Amino acid sequence: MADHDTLQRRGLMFILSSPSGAGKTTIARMLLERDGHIGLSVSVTTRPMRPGEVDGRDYHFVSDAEFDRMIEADDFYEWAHVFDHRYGTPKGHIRNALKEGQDFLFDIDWQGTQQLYQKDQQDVVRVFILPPSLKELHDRLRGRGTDSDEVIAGRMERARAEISHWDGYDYVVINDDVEECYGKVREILEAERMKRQRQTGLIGFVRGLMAPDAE
Ligand SMILES: Nc1nc2c(ncn2[C@@H]2O[C@H](COP(=O)(O)OP(=O)(O)O)[C@@H](O)[C@H]2O)c(=O)[nH]1
Ligand SMILES: Nc1ncnc2c1ncn2[C@@H]1O[C@H](COP(=O)(O)OP(=O)(O)O)[C@@H](O)[C@H]1O
Repeated sequence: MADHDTLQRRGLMFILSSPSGAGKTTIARMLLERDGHIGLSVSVTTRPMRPGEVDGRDYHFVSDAEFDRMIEADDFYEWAHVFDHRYGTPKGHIRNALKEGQDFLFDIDWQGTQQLYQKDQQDVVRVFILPPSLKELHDRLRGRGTDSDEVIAGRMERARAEISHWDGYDYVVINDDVEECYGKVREILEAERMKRQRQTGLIGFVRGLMAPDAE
């Protein structure tokens, strides 16, 4: 029989997806700064670096040849074509840290979400962020100031298709007011942690409470 009193829960794979510009990077950064316990899965991409991005912090920026090599070496949990580039979640150090109970945040699209969910349904939590309107989405993409008009037009064209995958998520949160959206995402994270704590660590505590000589 498993020793439930000392059983360590595995880390959560906490996924944030949204159409480009809806605010998932903003919410992810707030979670990383304010939660303090969750790590970030830094993806590998073949897309060019944007102004202000840092290699190794925002993404690992690699060439097509390097991405091919990583696929060959089975270095990815999942990877997908998004827009005109490839993006992938490297196994790297995350694999062992998850086993040891470290929670991780994944900023990945619906294709990656499906792949991770198929591999591990118990530890994956899927959150989809929606913009309040498509007009606001467009304004945010322009306001971010990181993409050309052509790139923005392409992302707007894809937005409807991406939104159509909202149904494949456990939670859907509208990002109108950023603090309110963050608050909801944070509550989801806490509730999912508690759910798993109930399945593992709390069992020992409850047994102690109920023991005949506990008073
Ligand atoms: N499947 C998959 N999608 C990813 C990964 N990393 C990023 N993405 C997605 O790729 C899309 C484009 O990301 P990015 O170029 O940073 O643009 P942004 O969404 O406008 O910030 C977003 O939907 C990301 O969630 C990954 O490792 N795997
Ligand atoms: N609730 C919000 N209200 C107004 N602007 C927002 C809100 N959330 C994010 N933004 C801004 O919108 C732009 C796109 O957000 P970002 O987090 O980069 O989106 P994504 O990662 O989904 O592409 C950024 O300039 C960000 O500061």
